[in-house]
Amino acid sequence: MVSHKCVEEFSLQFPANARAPRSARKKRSFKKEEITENDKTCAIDLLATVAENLLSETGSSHMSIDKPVEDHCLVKEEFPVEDKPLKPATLPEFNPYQGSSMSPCGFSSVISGKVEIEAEGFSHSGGIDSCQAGQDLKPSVDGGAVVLDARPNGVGSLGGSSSRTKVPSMGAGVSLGALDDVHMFSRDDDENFSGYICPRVTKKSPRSVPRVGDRRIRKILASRHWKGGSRHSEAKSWRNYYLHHQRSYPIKKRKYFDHISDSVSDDYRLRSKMQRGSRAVSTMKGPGASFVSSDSHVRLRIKSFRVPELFVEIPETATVGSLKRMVMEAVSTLLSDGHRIGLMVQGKKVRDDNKTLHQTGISQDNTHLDSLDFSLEPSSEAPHLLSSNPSGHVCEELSMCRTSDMDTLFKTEPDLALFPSGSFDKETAADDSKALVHAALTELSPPQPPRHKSNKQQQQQQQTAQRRMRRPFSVTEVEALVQAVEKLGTGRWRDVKHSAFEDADHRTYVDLKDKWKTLVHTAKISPQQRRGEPVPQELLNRVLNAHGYWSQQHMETLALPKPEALALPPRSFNYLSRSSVRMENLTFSSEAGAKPRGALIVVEGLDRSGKSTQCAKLRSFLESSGHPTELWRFPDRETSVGQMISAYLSNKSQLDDRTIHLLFSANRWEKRSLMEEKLKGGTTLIVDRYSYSGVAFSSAKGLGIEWCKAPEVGLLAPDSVLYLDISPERAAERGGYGDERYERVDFQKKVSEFYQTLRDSSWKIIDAGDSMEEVEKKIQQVVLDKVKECALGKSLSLLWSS
Ligand SMILES: Nc1ncnc2c1ncn2[C@@H]1O[C@H](COP(=O)(O)OP(=O)(O)O)[C@@H](O)[C@H]1O
Ligand SMILES: Cc1cn([C@H]2C[C@H](O)[C@@H](COP(=O)(O)OP(=O)(O)O)O2)c(=O)[nH]c1=O
Repeated sequence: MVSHKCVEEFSLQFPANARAPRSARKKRSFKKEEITENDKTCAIDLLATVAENLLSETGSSHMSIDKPVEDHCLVKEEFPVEDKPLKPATLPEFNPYQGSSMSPCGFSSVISGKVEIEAEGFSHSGGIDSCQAGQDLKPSVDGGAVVLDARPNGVGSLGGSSSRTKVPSMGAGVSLGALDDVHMFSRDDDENFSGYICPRVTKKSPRSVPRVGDRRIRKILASRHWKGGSRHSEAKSWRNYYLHHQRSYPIKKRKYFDHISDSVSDDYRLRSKMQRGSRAVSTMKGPGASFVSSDSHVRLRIKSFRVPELFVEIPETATVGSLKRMVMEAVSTLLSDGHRIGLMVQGKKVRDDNKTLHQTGISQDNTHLDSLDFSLEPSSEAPHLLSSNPSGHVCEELSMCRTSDMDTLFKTEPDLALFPSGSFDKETAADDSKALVHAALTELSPPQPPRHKSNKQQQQQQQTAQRRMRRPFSVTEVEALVQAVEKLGTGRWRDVKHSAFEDADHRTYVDLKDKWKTLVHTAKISPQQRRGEPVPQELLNRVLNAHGYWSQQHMETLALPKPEALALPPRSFNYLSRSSVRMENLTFSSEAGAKPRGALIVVEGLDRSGKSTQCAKLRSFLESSGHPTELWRFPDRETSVGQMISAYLSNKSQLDDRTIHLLFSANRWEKRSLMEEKLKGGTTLIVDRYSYSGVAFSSAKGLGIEWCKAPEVGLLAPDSVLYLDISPERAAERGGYGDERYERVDFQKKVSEFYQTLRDSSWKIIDAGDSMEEVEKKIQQVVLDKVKECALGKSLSLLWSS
């Protein structure tokens, strides 16, 4: 192994043009894939050995090499020395940030104090001294080791891992002029370059990109480095510096020399000053330019930056080109608004900028440096807002969204209503390093030249961002919105705004329109699918009603052909873009053009209240109006279960109260799937008695109401319950009373009480004491509205499911 002693003293000068041709370097047989840890170590040894060779050949009196001979042999066997001159490489012309507000200088040039940072990937000049450092490096070296990694594009393509530089003697001092063969080690790390360059760097040389995974090597080097630095002269320090970086990071030497060449002369002249016990690393202009410390070095390699997440929404009909432009616009806007750097160590955000790296856990002893993360964060507290529609054609807007996925740069969500909506606030946004993008477009303008936003524009944009910052609608606001829409309809959003949200400056009429659309969607999906602030089901029902009603009105306004007397949409008419049948745990959806579903109408009441009479009349009415309708009744006495029930009711058999209750329930369950099928097929079902009878009658016998309801849970919930309200006494006056088991006034009274308990908003109470015609008329109106609503997409839900 090469010890630090072998490279203790060294001083050198390089000519500006001493470069190996890239082609020559690439011909080296030593490939990156073949590099193992041992190889890397060998490479270090190699460099040291080469340096030793050089020094030996020059006979420099400054050298005092303690390198054992055996290392020479090893190096020479594996990497035979060639004698090929190094030439400056040419810079590729590609600059991904040309024309944008982003600096072409990458973070690869960041060096702060003694912390050397190499970065690849996302780069931006805003607030980053590093770029400046990379471009304006001043070797204000107080102590010795200087590391600079300005990254010229293409430098990463160092196919050869070993190259040899012929360095002529230039100037006074200990010259490398006689050191003919500088055997340089470099590692091909092309995949780690992403083109963030400082264009002013025009000279190329082999370089290697240190990996965090190379810490072991670096530590060895660092420790040797410091040891050497503490004992030797200025000349020694430079020799140390040179070999240190030649061994592991030849590009750093080259960059540094490049700079000197530009700023001083064609000579690569290094000057350093030795400080006992410490070395300075300075690559930055400004206050920190001459940072001197005796701390350990930490070398961090920033492979990429994470940028805040952006959301964009774009119509399916937009072109891919439009999408790309929109994304470009989003990125440019975000970056041009300024941002800062966020740091995460092992997944934990480091907020305190005053902590030392060591306190933060960033030290050369830390074996978890791989878990460092740098991110770009919005510099302002307010979340970023972007309108990606330069044409101003705003047809639809989105609410701002956030996600918890840090790794995704752009993400699309097909359904805005499914976004979490309730938990967002500015602080959270900043903390999570998210950018909030309010994308508003359905039409995209054609490609436009890059726009440089003025301060005023940016200010306006930020104001808009603040205005658009998501503020979830409260239940009160939703109620006000529903009420206004019920009254004014779904086409008069300015009126809705003025009537119900006059004082709410942050709610534009477009916001109201969007919220309404979200509410309609939410009302149609199952509760499990709903996200964000919960909206009471009652309000959602009203949303659906109003939506159905105003949709129908709108259709009539358009003078569309009315299918039948009831003006229901014809089967072939794609008015319904999507009708869904909502179940408790699943949503059945039928696409445009599917049959409108039928309504489930239940008629309840005491015995002899007139249910059978009215059900028959209603069926005739609906059928004569063009609605497929069937009349069902429970108990269905035709099934085997129904026959057992019938026998029980007519006192021909005796059954336990719970048993007969469950038989009634089973009688309904055996018809459930057929019921669903009929409804989905568009048939309206009028059902004479249903689960409410089952619970009311069994409860009247003394069974617990919840126990009685339990077996009914999961049956289809009626769209409407018509309760024919009559007193038991009056019902008893009607003919035929007294033939069956429950036809007793006292018992019917109890049943009546439990019916009261079961009532909910879906019930319509009809005075059954009125004449048959009056009752019939009232029922018709209620049922008509309900049948329309179901035809327009009202969801089908489950009974007694929360
Ligand atoms: N509104 C009404 N006014 C007077 N009699 C009625 C009325 N509705 C029904 N009836 C009569 O009451 C009796 C019971 O009616 P029905 O429809 O069989 O009741 P249910 O099915 O509720 O037991 C029938 O003789 C019917 O003609
Ligand atoms: C549907 C159902 C009805 N019943 C009772 C109510 C009735 O008294 C009886 C059968 O009702 P039904 O044949 O409809 O009689 P009516 O026409 O007089 O209303 O069964 C239950 O006890 N549980 C049930 O689940």
